[in-house]
Amino acid sequence: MTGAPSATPGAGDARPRYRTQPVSFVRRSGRLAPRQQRAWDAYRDRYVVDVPRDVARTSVDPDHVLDVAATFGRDARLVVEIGSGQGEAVVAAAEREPGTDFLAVEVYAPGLAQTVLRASQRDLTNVRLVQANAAEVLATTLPAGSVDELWVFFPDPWHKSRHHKRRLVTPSFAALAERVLRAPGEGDDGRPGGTLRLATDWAEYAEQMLEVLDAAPGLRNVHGPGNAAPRFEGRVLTGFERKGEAAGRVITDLEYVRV
Ligand SMILES: C[S@@+](CC[C@H](N)C(=O)[O-])C[C@H]1O[C@@H](n2cnc3c(N)ncnc32)[C@H](O)[C@@H]1O
Repeated sequence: MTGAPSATPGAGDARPRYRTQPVSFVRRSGRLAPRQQRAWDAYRDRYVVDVPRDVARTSVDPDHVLDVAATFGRDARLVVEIGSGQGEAVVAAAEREPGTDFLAVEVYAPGLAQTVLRASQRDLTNVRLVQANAAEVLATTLPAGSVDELWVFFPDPWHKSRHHKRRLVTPSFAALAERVLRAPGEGDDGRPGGTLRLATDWAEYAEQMLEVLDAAPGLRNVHGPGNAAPRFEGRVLTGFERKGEAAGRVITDLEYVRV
């Protein structure tokens, strides 16, 4: 893996521009395998949401707000997965729950193409993908309160301490999660707020997640402060998790609700 966040033209602009902050990913080769390329060419228009860009290929124009109902052609529960990788979790969940809409946010082109391939093989109608930096999508693209569940499974741990600033789950991420998750209903509509689910195979990152998210005023740890959640049964075993287990790492799940 090589590369670094690009310099940000227009950094003096008053609009939020996340390229002024370290990003949680690096640019990797975007080469698609032949079957990924074929799926991408055939089904890109069906599954990939075109978002207007800002300064970089993975940035989004902060003035653009996604019309979620128009994107899926209906009003339904919305689950957003950040860093969906090869799409194993999001596609399995979408197949299992046809009444829910799933938006996968990922920067890595071969992962997106693999997700398109999986979704098209199952002829799914309730999955869409956005190729963008998730922090920006949470900050401006998704309408506030539009998300029923937000998933972050195995975000890059950035295990060297000099790279910790690149980690996705920080206090500013917590504020973005609070922004997009549905607030609890009031009065007769006393529905609980939206849910944030995370998983990691990096014990020290799990501690950081607990510390940061337990302190977030708009989130409540469903299992009590400092406590992990049982394994989320809606999360299929991905290749990434399998590798973590094979290396002897313990998997930690976390679950928060918007309050
Ligand atoms: C370690 S992988 C895990 C993938 C998948 N969730 C799984 O469990 O197999 C982390 C993924 O997050 C993506 N990612 C990292 N930072 C991101 C960001 N800011 N926006 C969107 N995707 C991001 C990476 O490209 C990578 O595919």
